Amino acid sequence: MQNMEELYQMIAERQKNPKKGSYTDYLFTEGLDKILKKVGEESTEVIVAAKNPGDSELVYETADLFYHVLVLLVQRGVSFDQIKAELAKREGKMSDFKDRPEIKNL
Ligand SMILES: N=c1c2ncn([C@@H]3O[C@H](COP(=O)(O)OP(=O)(O)OP(=O)(O)O)[C@@H](O)[C@H]3O)c2ncn1[C@@H]1O[C@H](COP(=O)(O)O)[C@@H](O)[C@H]1O
Repeated sequence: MQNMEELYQMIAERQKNPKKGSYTDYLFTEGLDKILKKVGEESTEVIVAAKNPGDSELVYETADLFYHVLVLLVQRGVSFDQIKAELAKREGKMSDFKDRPEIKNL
C-alpha cells in the first residue's frame, strides 16, 4: 500500500534517478507545461466522474489527479513537508469560519 508521502518520495526518486520508459520520467522529460496540462485534464475528469453515478470512476480519477499533483510539486521543488506544514497550520483553526462576516451575511 502506497500513501501519498511514499508516492511523493517515489516520484522524487524518479526525478533524481530517471528510469527510462517510466511514465513519471516521461512527464519530467516533457516538462512543466505537460504536467500542468495533465493536472488540468485530470481535474476535469474528477469533476465529470463526480457527476456520474457510482464511486469507481471518481476513485480512479482522483488517484490520477493526486499522482499528477505530486509530480507537479516535485517538478516545482515544493516538498511534501511544506504541504503537511500548511495543513497543520490550519488544524483546529477552520472551525471559526462561521464568525467570518461573509458567512454571517448568508
Ligand atoms: N500512481 C501512479 C499513476 N497514476 C496514474 N499514472 C499514469 O498516468 C497516466 C494517466 O493516463 P492518461 O490516459 O490520462 O494519460 P496517457 O494517455 O497515458 O498519457 P498522455 O499522453 O496523456 O501524457 C497513465 O499512463 C497512468 O499510468 C501513474 N503512473 C505512475 N504512478 C505511480 O508512480 C510511481 C512511479 O511509476 P513509474 O512512473 O511507472 O516509474 C509508481 O509507484 C506508480 O504506481
